[in-house]
Amino acid sequence: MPVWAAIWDLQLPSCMRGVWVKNLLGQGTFRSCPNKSVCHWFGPSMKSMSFCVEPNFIRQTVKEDKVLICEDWKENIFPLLDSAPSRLNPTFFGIEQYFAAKSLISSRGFEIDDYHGFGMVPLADLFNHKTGAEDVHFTASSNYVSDDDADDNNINNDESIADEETLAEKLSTDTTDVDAPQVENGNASDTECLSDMGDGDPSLLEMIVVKDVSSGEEVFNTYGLMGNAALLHRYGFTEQDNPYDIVNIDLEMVLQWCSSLFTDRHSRSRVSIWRRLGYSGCGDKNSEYFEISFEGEPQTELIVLLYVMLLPDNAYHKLDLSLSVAGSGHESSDANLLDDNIFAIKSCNVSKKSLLTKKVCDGFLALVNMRECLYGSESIEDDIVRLGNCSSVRERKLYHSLVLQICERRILQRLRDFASEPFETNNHGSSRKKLKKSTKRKR
Ligand SMILES: C[S@@+](CC[C@H](N)C(=O)[O-])C[C@H]1O[C@@H](n2cnc3c(N)ncnc32)[C@H](O)[C@@H]1O
Repeated sequence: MPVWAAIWDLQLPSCMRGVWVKNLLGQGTFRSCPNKSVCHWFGPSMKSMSFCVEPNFIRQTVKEDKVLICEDWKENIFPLLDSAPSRLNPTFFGIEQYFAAKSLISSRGFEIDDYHGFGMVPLADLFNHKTGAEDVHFTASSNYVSDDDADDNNINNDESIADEETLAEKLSTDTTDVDAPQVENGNASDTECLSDMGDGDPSLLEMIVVKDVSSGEEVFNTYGLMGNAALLHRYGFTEQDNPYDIVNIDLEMVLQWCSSLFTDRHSRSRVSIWRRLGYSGCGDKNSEYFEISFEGEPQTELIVLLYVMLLPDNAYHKLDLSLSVAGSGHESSDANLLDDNIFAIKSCNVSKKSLLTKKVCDGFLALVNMRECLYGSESIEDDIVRLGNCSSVRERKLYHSLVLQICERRILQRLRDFASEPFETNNHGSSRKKLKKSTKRKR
């Protein structure tokens, strides 16, 4: 193990240390899982791959991270400094140095698979990121198919591959046909089939040039498909026009909005029935939130929540009764008691737009205003002017926080447009019939 690896190993939290050593087995070769690992990144069409590099992007606030990193430092590094005689120079092993090291590792490390966990991948961290337009792709070179990969029909599609068809061509089912990276003078032109080197060997990592790259041009890889907040949090940069960007609206904010219209008791009972219907937000119970997509579409769970919060009392009581009857194990005597729209949404029979009554749309507009307030008194136009005057090199932090903010505000604007579109008429009485007629009217 190289010395630098040993040093990092010392500094890594206990959960990462074993993985680190395992990942550096062999002569710089990155080992893929010898037994049944399921690749969560590549889809069934890519199931010959047992190895993948997948940056991990979980929603964690910087604040929470700092607390965790502090705990790691206290647990793993501080005792080494404190124990006499210590050969470690405290100047290099303080909390600030630990933060810096941890940032470097986490912005350059990958979550490989369940078996390997996190690790550093030599050379693979060389490339900068571009969403949905990578030039190089990393994968295993083997035609090895784990039992799990072969059997599992539930693994995700590989959304990270920019040009799936090109890649599929390069990676036809028999990997002996794999075109290896062919880069000469910067152009993917000449043939040098590297796959001969490790054909069938699940331990080799292949870098595949999926697009021709001209000499002198920057070569990009895709770290994953994530929004700007996740990119900024994990890697320290953002992208303008990132189609995977999202905005979060906290459940707490939705409750605040509801409490401004109704009693707290009303809010609590409506959230409770929404949960009994099987809905929840993202995140955990302590910080539940909803996502608004790049196109400005709120996630279904939020639409249903607003709809339930705004149900008239009689419809709410019917729904409550139906759920209680269903919960007691008795057949509901009257299936129509369940609110037809929610029922239809759950069984994917109708578009979620059918829940967008005028009241629900107004609710979204109010939420957009509340969310917008978080950006302070300056308008998005002010932000755009500031961005224009800001250097992405000299004022990196300001630049990326402005891009994040502007992109989020644009999404909120699209949510505003979404909520201002024509909506379904619905008076909760004979909603299914109304849905069939699909009565629409302009606001
Ligand atoms: C895996 S490294 C990529 C190689 C990198 N240039 C380096 O310094 O090692 C990831 C880091 O590169 C930078 N980076 C990658 N893609 C970028 C992009 N599209 N725009 C700005 N910075 C980027 C970020 O600082 C990120 O944390």
